[in-house]
Amino acid sequence: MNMGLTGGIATGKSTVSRLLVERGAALVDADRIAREVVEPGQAPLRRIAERFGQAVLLEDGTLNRKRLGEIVFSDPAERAALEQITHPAIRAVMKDKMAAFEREDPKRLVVVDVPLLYESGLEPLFHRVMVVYVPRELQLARLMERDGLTAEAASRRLGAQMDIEEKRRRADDVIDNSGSLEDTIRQLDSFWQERGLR
Ligand SMILES: CC(C)(COP(=O)(O)OP(=O)(O)OC[C@H]1O[C@@H](n2cnc3c(N)ncnc32)[C@H](O)[C@@H]1O)[C@@H](O)C(=O)NCCC(=O)NCCS
Ligand SMILES: Nc1ncnc2c1ncn2[C@@H]1O[C@H](COP(=O)(O)OP(=O)(O)OP(=O)(O)O)[C@@H](O)[C@H]1O
Repeated sequence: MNMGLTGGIATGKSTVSRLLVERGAALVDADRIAREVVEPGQAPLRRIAERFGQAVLLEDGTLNRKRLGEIVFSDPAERAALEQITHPAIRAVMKDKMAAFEREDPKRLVVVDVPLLYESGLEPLFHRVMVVYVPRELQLARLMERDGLTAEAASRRLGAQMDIEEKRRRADDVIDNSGSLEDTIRQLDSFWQERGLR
């Protein structure tokens, strides 16, 4: 069985995916794939430099993520241009990795952490979708704290994504990560048992 894992930025997807892996799940991480497809030598990085200019590269030829983030999170058209370059490559690698895990052990839960699952309409790829939820104010506070962003910059990133309440409504399973880590662990243990996973 596979399961899409999503939520908003900084709601706790990495935290939850780590807990699922500890219980035996296999993990495919779209954020990580997104980094791999823009490594030097990969076609998407070349196309990004052509579209956004050499200023989005660092001296060693790697992507200046901070600079590109400032551009795309303040302008939806620029963001769409970046997604047009990177998303097809991310999706292809993601599907390959999922298929490889499913072939290897069809009974194992394959968790696919995809921040933009709903925004990109990827529900049909998954048997079920789990949303990691925290209320918007807490999401903003954790994002500012973790990434050292101002309230304004953090709000802009939230504004680039579907509202977390809407994601919660669409989910098959919801993990509420607004309490303590122990609280979240309890919810995952129930999920694991109810679904008879091993
Ligand atoms: C713009 C980039 C360079 C900024 O890099 P940075 O290191 O600051 O952020 P990082 O990649 O760790 O992403 C952090 C979070 O931002 C959010 N985010 C990233 N890209 C987007 C996007 N296009 N739209 C909305 N939210 C996004 C996600 O919640 C993600 O988990 C980078 O996010 C990127 O290449 N984005 C395009 C690819 C993509 O869509 N990735 C996310 C889904 S797979
Ligand atoms: N239950 C919790 N209590 C307190 N802090 C938490 C809890 N869960 C996660 N955090 C913190 O909140 C921040 C965001 O969590 P995490 O990095 O797991 O989110 P994410 O959804 O994977 O983020 P991104 O969308 O950027 O990949 C981190 O700094 C993490 O340590």
